[in-house]
Amino acid sequence: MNVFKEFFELPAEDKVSVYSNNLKRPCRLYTSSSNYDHENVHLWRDNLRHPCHPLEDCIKIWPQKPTRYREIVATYSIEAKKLGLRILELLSEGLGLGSGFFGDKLSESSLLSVNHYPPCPDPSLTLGVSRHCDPNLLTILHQGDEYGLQGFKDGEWIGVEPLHNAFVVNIGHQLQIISNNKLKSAEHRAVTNSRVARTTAAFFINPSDDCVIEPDKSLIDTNESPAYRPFQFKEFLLNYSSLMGNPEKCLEPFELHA
Ligand SMILES: O=C(O)CCC(=O)C(=O)O
Ligand SMILES: [Fe+2]
Repeated sequence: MNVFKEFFELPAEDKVSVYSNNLKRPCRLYTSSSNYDHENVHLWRDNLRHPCHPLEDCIKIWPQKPTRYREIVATYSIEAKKLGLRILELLSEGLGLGSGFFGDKLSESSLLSVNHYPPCPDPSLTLGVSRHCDPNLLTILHQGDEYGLQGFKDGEWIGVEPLHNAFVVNIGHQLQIISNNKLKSAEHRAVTNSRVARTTAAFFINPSDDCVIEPDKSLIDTNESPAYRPFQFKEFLLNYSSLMGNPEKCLEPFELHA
């Protein structure tokens, strides 16, 4: 995590080359959300994000400072991907799907999203990240040593205790869809605090843009019908960003009602 903290501590002139509000720039640093003009609550955070696959191509667009950034983050992204694939393999075994089910296109792409929440003078007026479920297949989140992540359960926001060197694993919307709602993606958000800066790193395992997502036939019980229509992952992402991840609405266009 240190290299991420070091990145955000760099003077502005060292970060300006990656700063951009252009959503099409694959590697970018920005403040608040991608939707600053339309968001209801401005977010108290900076976010650095970039793709990690294929590594040889992506690494060339990653930040060049701190000087160790590329080397450390390359190793981190390889290990996070390995861990994610191992968890997906166990989930596929648990669901009764064949070995390698989540390999290839379903988990081809990956994105690293690093959040930096500076101390906030009045945390009651803002959020770190608004309520959402992750749009991807699986997230490997390192939340550092500070509280801030909350999950929504039984009508309440519950703090997720930061455990030193532990990851939080989030089921994304795509895993919920493929499993025909057998696995549920967890709604979460991040709050800020007035004491210390908090830096977190979310490694998103994503399907490739053109990958077709649909409930797997073997997971639709005989008394059930598919809960979602087939779609390409890029269609989901477009809709997700236009709805700013609203967890009530972002599945709607893909739902089938029996
Ligand atoms: O910073 C956190 O604890 C959560 C971040 C998050 O949910 C995300 O980046 O999707
Ligand atoms: Fe998230």
